[in-house]
Amino acid sequence: MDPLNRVTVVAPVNIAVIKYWGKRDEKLILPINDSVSITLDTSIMRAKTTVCSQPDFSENQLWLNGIKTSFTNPRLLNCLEKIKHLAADQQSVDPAVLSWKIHICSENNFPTAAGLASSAAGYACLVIALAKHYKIKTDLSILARIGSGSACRSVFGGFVRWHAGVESDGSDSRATQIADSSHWPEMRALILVVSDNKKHTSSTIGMMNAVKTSDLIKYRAEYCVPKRTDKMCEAILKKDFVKFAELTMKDSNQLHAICLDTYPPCVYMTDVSHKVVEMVHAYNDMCGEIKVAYTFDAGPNACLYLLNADVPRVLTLIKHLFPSSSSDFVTGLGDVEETETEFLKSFPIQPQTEDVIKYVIHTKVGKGPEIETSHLLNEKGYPLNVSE
Ligand SMILES: Nc1ncnc2c1ncn2[C@@H]1O[C@H](COP(=O)(O)OP(=O)(O)OP(=O)(O)O)[C@@H](O)[C@H]1O
Ligand SMILES: C[C@@](O)(CCOP(=O)(O)OP(=O)(O)O)CC(=O)O
Repeated sequence: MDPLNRVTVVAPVNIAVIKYWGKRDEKLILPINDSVSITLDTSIMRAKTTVCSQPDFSENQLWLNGIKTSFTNPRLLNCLEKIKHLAADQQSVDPAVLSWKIHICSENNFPTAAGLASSAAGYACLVIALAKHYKIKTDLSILARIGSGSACRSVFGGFVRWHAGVESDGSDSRATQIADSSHWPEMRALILVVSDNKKHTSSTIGMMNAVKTSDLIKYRAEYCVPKRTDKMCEAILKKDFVKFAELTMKDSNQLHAICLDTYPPCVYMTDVSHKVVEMVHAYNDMCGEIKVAYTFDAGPNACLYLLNADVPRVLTLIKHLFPSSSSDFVTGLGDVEETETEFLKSFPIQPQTEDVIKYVIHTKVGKGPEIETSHLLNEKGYPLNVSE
């Protein structure tokens, strides 16, 4: 047993195939529609968080990606307060422990706030570590949701559904697993990073403006998503890739249509993003069947879902259309060369200028959060790697 009772957790990102966009309650983070996502492998993209509390700590402290960060973020404070209340109610730890200050150190091994779901991995990681530290028993997806909506889905591995719920206290707004990570082992994701800069309008602000000003968003939540979500769950359970891919692309397109219907419009996709869309449709047409799906969150980066067997060809196509000067253009599970490149000659899209796609993360479905024994805080409760 660790004398400091340090707890370290790693948690995954998830990329939605039916998107969450719009809240009915800003404080409790309650969505206007259900959403469905795939949890990605933590061996490739993950948040890692260590927490510990001690009687002699003078203040709550947070280090994020090696930098001391103010402990004033209302969502962070909300999560901590909620967890301590539960611990007091459940009498899960000595009451004195609840008065001790806490140290939290977290790092993401991929860009933060760049539309790559860092808040999902980050808050799932944080609440799981805190829940374990204070020994509480509760629905962790509900706690993670209070940090960032999409985080509630990162609490599970595999294929996950976030049920919007109807209760005003959020007690039924929680995630459940549709199928675990072993269900569809051929499923792969290629994340095409067009930009890893901080995005101009956060998801939180973008969706708040959409709820205020878009008429389309009401139609989407009421008529489109309920049908689509059921069909998506069915496609996943049946491993029907064609249906899965079609629903994924249509839902991403609808999200970005709503972003344009927002006043003033919220433009996340760029010319490069649209070129990726064109590439996917042209490739599917060439194959005579849907082989690849794209989906875009609140940023220009594409996430392509496809099956293992199609990865070599699709990577070859991406490298042909989006030439790169980088020697490690494809990261994660790495590059897979296709030997037959004849199809490139008749492909209807011309290669773009060099380096418009910065790099590609090749990854797969993952098992979900895990406890780790290598901590980010030392025996005194301070970060191992930090700059003030
Ligand atoms: N490891 C972490 N621990 C705690 N908080 C984190 C962590 N990573 C990210 N966050 C919080 O999430 C914020 C980023 O969320 P934001 O929604 O802007 O970006 P994103 O999650 O990368 O993009 P998106 O949700 O659109 O995919 C950070 O500013 C920080 O407050
Ligand atoms: C486009 C999305 O990625 C939006 C994610 O929004 P966030 O979960 O980041 O928003 P907050 O709840 O305000 O923190 C779609 C999705 O993941 O479903």
